[in-house]
Amino acid sequence: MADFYDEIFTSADTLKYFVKGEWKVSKSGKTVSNWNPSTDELAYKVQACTTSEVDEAFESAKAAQRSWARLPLWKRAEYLHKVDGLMKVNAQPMADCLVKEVAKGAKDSVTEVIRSGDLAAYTAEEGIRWLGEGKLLLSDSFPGQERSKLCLAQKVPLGVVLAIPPFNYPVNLAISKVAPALMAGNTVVLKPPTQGAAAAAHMVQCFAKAGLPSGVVSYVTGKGSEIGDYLTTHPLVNCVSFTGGDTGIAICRKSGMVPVQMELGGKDACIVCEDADLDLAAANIIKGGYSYSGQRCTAVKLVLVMESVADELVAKVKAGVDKLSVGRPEDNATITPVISKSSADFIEGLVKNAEDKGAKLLQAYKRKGNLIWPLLIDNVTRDMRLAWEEPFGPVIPVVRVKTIEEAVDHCNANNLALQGCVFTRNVDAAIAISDAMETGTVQVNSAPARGPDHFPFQGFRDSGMGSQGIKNSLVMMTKDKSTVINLAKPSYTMG
Ligand SMILES: NC(=O)c1ccc[n+]([C@@H]2O[C@H](COP(=O)([O-])OP(=O)(O)OC[C@H]3O[C@@H](n4cnc5c(N)ncnc54)[C@H](O)[C@@H]3O)[C@@H](O)[C@H]2O)c1
Repeated sequence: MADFYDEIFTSADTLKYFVKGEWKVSKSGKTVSNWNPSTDELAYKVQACTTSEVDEAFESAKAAQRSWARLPLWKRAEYLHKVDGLMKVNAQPMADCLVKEVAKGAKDSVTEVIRSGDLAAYTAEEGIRWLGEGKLLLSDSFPGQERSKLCLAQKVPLGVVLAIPPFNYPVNLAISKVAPALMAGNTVVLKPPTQGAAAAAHMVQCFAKAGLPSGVVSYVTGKGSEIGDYLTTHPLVNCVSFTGGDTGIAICRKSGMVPVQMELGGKDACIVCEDADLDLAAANIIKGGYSYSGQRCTAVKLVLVMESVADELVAKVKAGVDKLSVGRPEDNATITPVISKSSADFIEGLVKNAEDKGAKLLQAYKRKGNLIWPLLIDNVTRDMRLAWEEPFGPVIPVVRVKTIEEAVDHCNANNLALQGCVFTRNVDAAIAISDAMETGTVQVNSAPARGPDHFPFQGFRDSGMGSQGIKNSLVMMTKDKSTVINLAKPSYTMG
């Protein structure tokens, strides 16, 4: 019996693209390679789709959308439940791709796939409940009106959603767009990140094998820098859901009159107050800052600690950092090679800039290829790039502050404002600090985190636009539609 994933490959390492319910080879005759960040060897090749193949994906998505939207809600939910089941049964090959193409630890890779199946199932349930309820509005609540107009409001789909996820969660951040879009009655064109495209293709195969009608989901590949603009400005796009870096800001400027959902970079700050449980804070800084080598939008990327407790906190974090495992994703090391040479060079530049300006490196700087050993950098000051920029690597800067106001000012002065956290034993202080931090989410006594996936998730300023989280994505991927019944004469119930 053919393997579940056989048809997505043209050869052992080359993937096809997916359009009109079929896996195909591009007529361009070209592929785009992605590289194993651990070995610098070829990981996979994906099709370099042509603009007419992109057109075909959008046209088939548009053609399929009406009949998809006319399926009963419970049937759309049934498809998503099927996808959940298929992802779980066929999780391992998808997880293996994550290890190979984005250097994610083997266990965490399986967790990403399972969590993504769960997300599809939860979306089905949330969608059934929420989309299944409309509103009835009565005209006589507005001054001067009688009850002669009944407004029936419901949620209807936007049309074709373009989904663009980043490399660090190419399955989870793909399905967090695809599942709500489909549940709400939209069709989807998915453009995966090049690093992560193989795992995303495996996920798409689960949608294909669930029996989705032709055109409901397409998967097109190619260099973002080459087909990106063509995709995001395509006349058949009705919504862009993007997660990634500053590219998102440029997409917003170009995308015209379609709703955009943007989840962009973060400089997630951890404020540590004088009364904090320092063991708890240190444990969260280590786990929250260094897991997957800090390549998480919600990784702790800056510690702002009160001077009076800074020595003690720094010693505790340093002790933990010194024990972190460094090595191969296959061995579940916490610190694995970062995604690319250019990313490693960028991180190195931030470290050198801080060192040159007098910051104190608490471990020797060490790098081999894309592997950067974890670093805690103390006495970082506001004139250093590390105080403001997102390393997306295993490097955490510590800024010592004299007052909590200074810490909050630092957070609010940054254009990045995704998440943050505060450690204190005083609930009043926690609420006051959270209220003062102008950032999408503030965690109290825990590291920043995106999940659970049904919580609202949003960034302020340059960190994003719109809000994700399962319910919010359903909201975002629908629009209101009303039908007003005008009665010949007012009617009031029950006398
Ligand atoms: N806020 C969040 O929820 C969240 C979650 C994860 C990652 N991120 C952010 O993502 C960044 C890291 O991911 P990345 O390096 O993959 O980001 P990236 O911006 O380089 O790429 C994201 C996606 O955009 C595509 N792309 C590139 N150029 C394009 C163009 N011109 N038009 C359309 N698409 C284009 C890429 O191929 C990829 O699929 C970090 O800044 C991180 O903080 C944010």
